[in-house]
Amino acid sequence: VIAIAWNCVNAAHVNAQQTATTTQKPIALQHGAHRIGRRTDADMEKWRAYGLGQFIHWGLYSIPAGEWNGKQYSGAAEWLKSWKEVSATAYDSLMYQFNPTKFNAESWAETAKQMGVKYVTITTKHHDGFCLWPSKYTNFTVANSPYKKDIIGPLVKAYDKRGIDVILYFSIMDWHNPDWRYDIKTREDSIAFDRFKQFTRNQLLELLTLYPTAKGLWFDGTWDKSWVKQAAFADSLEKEMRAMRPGLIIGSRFRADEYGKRHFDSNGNMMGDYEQGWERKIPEKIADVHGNDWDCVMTVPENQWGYSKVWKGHIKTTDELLEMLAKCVSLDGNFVLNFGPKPDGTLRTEELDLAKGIGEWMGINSEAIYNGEYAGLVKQDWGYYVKKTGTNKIYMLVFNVPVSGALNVVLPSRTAISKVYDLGNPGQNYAPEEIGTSAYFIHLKQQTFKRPFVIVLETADNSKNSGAQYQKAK
Ligand SMILES: C[C@@H]1O/C(=N\OC(=O)Nc2ccccc2)[C@@H](O)[C@H](O)[C@@H]1O
Repeated sequence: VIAIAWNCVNAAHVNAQQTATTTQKPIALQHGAHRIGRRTDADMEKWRAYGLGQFIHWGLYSIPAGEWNGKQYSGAAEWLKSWKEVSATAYDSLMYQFNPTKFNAESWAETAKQMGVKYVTITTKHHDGFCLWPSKYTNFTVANSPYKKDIIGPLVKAYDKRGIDVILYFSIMDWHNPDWRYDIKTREDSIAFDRFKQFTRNQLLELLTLYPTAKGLWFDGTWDKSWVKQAAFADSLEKEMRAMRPGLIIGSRFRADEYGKRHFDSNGNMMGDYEQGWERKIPEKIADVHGNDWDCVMTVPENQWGYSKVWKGHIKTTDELLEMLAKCVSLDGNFVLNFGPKPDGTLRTEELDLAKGIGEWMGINSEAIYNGEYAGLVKQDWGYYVKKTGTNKIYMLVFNVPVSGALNVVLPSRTAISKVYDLGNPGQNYAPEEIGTSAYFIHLKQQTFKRPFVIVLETADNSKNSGAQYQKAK
């Protein structure tokens, strides 16, 4: 009964999205969304269960790290080449300085393993066009740097070995390729961009061929008119990639429909397999995610993805990042934390410290994150509910303890609690005080907690017996 109730809640979300479009007559689309609602195959179910991921932004931009001729660039370090003070040729010659002698794929993957991530998204080529793999379609790759060797292959191997799935980040926009255009205005633009489209297709098929275990592609740099006008080409390329790699996971940012609509097509249906709009922001409520899969990608400082010498503004703490993780999982999403490795191939200390802090918490509480989903319960003052997929277990991820020390719990009607315990201290059982129909107070045994903690509610359907499980309110 509970499972059915929950599925009805979820289905309602998908239908809500469709009803939003069924009020007006749907537009016939050749290149819109090819599926309505979530993918139900095993590959996507595994992706849905990840909970926690790692993003890695690494490339030539990591060398100047946001500084050029002694001046600090105010934008994101990986956008340095777009700064008017930086000449393209001077930037591109950074290739001859790329020599990460301390790069060790095993050590990055081990850090990620200890942190508890289940997937990693790695930049193969960012907007600057420099390829971290020896692509045969351009000279602007690691092969022509002092380092010479492939970076992507060893990373895929090291992460796969630890059971961490790899997603390849790929920027369509490529500032190095002379055939890139921001818009197609002239016949010359069109001829050049046709060459660019073939180059892009060649590189993507090359990546899928060289790294067959990659589970998906995280596309970026797809907002300019030139690419937005390529609905038919991008649609056929997506079909070709999916045919080449059944189960491949591609987000909503890859292609636009024939009316230029991105992320959601002209009928309001999501493009691709999960929503990629949550970049450095998190949805507030379940209605915001429209029943779709999604991931939130997050920087440690305000907005730096590549390594930056200067981290301006607020630097997020372990507890802040844990709360973002909890919020994402409680709303059916994954939380992906970014790392910007240094030019020598080592990870920066602040990021290693965060990986350690998050890993320590995950070591105790990952049961509440992996295979976690929306519990059908709204956010509470004390924190977030997460339901374990396919079970009757609900987790309370507690970030704010009330002065009363009593956590208020209201469950769907006719849901009783059969067992309550502290995930970090299973011997610590609680006897909730029933204060109403399916409403309880859980009286905590202590007032101060150094880290967020998790209480497990094993729920049961008590529509059969009317007797209360615990003492009535006095
Ligand atoms: C992950 C980030 O992705 C980017 N850009 O993201 C977006 O464009 N995000 C976006 C744009 C419009 C709506 C929502 C998100 C890149 O430019 C940046 O360097 C980094 O790689």
